[in-house]
Amino acid sequence: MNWSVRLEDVGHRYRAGGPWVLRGVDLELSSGALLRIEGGNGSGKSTLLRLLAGIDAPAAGRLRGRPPARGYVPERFPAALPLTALGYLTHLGRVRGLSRRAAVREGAGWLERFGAERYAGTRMRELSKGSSQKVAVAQALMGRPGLLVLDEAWTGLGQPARAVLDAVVRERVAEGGAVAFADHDPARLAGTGHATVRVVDGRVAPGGAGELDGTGTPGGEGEQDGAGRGVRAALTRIEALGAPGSRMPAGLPPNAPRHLAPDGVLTLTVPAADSDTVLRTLLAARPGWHIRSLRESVPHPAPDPEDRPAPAPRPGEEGDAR
Ligand SMILES: Nc1ncnc2c1ncn2[C@@H]1O[C@H](COP(=O)(O)OP(=O)(O)OP(=O)(O)O)[C@@H](O)[C@H]1O
Repeated sequence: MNWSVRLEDVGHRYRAGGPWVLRGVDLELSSGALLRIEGGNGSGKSTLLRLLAGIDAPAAGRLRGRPPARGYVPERFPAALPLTALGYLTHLGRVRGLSRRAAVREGAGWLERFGAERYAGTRMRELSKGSSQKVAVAQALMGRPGLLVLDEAWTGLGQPARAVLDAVVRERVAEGGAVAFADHDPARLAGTGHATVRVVDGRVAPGGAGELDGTGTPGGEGEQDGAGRGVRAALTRIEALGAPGSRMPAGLPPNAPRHLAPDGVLTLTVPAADSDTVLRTLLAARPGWHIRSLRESVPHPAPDPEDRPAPAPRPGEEGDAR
């Protein structure tokens, strides 16, 4: 089933009158897409992931089109639950609509894959940090949800389990699921062709493009090779200044709307996923271009009357593991 979750002009703050953590976020994530969310400490990555997962409802704007089944690994997993590891996974599987038998089978399967099968009967509060994190990941995978949201899910896992999670993420995307993740390791899932967005000052910008310094040099860390499949973070409108009489630079995306004024001001609108490539093209051109501004916008699709905002699930539902 193909779907797209769309954030339209979304803002979030944790209490009325409090500071906005996110403002004016336009983002689209479709089935089959892999999205990395970057940003400094406290920038709002977890907040954005919680909105995507449906743990919190946005305080402003619209969030539409989420698939009904969503798995979420929170940054901090409440390990002191009064259930065994397999009992907890079975419970989550039942919440996601599996029969008891199927839930036990799948839960045991995930524990085995992550190397924690011997702890199936261990109470959650008695698990080590690493084993507890394996259960945290497994609960999100129960029922193979269409949307998987991973907030630092690799943290606390040993190397073998990290590799398993990498493989599982690739499988979910290949199967048509979508995965959004944040992770401290900039090389996490490198080479998967994922898109990247960066949270800066409460805004969400295509990865790297939000980090132009005064010289117009992209300074983004992390992976820049993402093709952005299935992620329509925005269109990016680039304004660049060349020498008067400059020609249109070669190598720009063929269908991107563009205008070059006689005074050397070039305006260009490109898919956000292409913006890094276009910026590099402009900066590498001889004579070079000075990047004057970048602005993001999302072309909103026509509203679908069937597609109303989903209410936030009650605690205990849909991967809410708080
Ligand atoms: N439940 C909450 N109540 C009030 N403020 C919150 C809450 N959760 C987060 N915040 C605030 O929202 C801002 C963004 O927090 P968030 O956890 O989303 O950032 P982050 O980028 O994930 O940070 P980190 O990289 O440190 O995990 C911070 O200022 C944080 O203090």
